[in-house]
Amino acid sequence: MTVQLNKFDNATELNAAFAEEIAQKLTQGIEQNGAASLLVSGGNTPKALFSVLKYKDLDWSKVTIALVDDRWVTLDDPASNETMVRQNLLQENAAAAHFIGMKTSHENAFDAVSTVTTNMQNIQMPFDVVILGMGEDGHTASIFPCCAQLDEGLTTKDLILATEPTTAPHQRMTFSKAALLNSKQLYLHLVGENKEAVLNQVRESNDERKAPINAFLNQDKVPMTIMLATSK
Ligand SMILES: O=C1O[C@H](COP(=O)(O)O)[C@@H](O)[C@H](O)[C@H]1O
Repeated sequence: MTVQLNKFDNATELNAAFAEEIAQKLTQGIEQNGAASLLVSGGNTPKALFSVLKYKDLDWSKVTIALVDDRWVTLDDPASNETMVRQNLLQENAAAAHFIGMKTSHENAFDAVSTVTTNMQNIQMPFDVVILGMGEDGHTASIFPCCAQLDEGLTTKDLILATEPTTAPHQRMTFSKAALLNSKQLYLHLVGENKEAVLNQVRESNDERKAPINAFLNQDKVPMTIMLATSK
């Protein structure tokens, strides 16, 4: 399937257009099924998008939001993706959305997989919108290249797995490749010249084991749009 590239001069323009497109897809989902689902990424890139998206006028009470991945840290830790979503997206109009977090009270992420799987089975699938990010090592969600769980993340039919990257801190919880491809629309959200350079490198390598984002760029199941702004 062709990957569509939407390139913007700056993040402000990107986030305005992207928030509008996401709102339209969620509204369409609600019209068609009475409810809609949105999976978002963590890290820093989504914060500015969320600051626009949270004001969109749609029936957020019919939207379920979850993360594509989280770091296995407590909610008071600045590395928590859940806390970032609570502070930046689940505010204003979007405060009415239903959020399902990944972090449980289990000390070890690997012990929490079945609980998180059960919780996530409550989300309407296929997901209406999935927004992926990409790390500078080509990881996406928490499917990392340098990780004992790389093959599992790329091949399991399970919804959820725990991972422990060797090149980044914290155990993680993540949706699998198969789960993320059970969606109506995938986006890859990238801001900055570095991310553009990494994107060009990973597309050249064309190897999902070296750069797991390739698993989503090279597939023929779900439409994929790259939303890229070269400057912040
Ligand atoms: O660790 C993670 O990193 C990626 C990329 O984050 P960014 O700060 O470079 O935007 C993110 O997509 C993922 O959700 C997160 O857990």
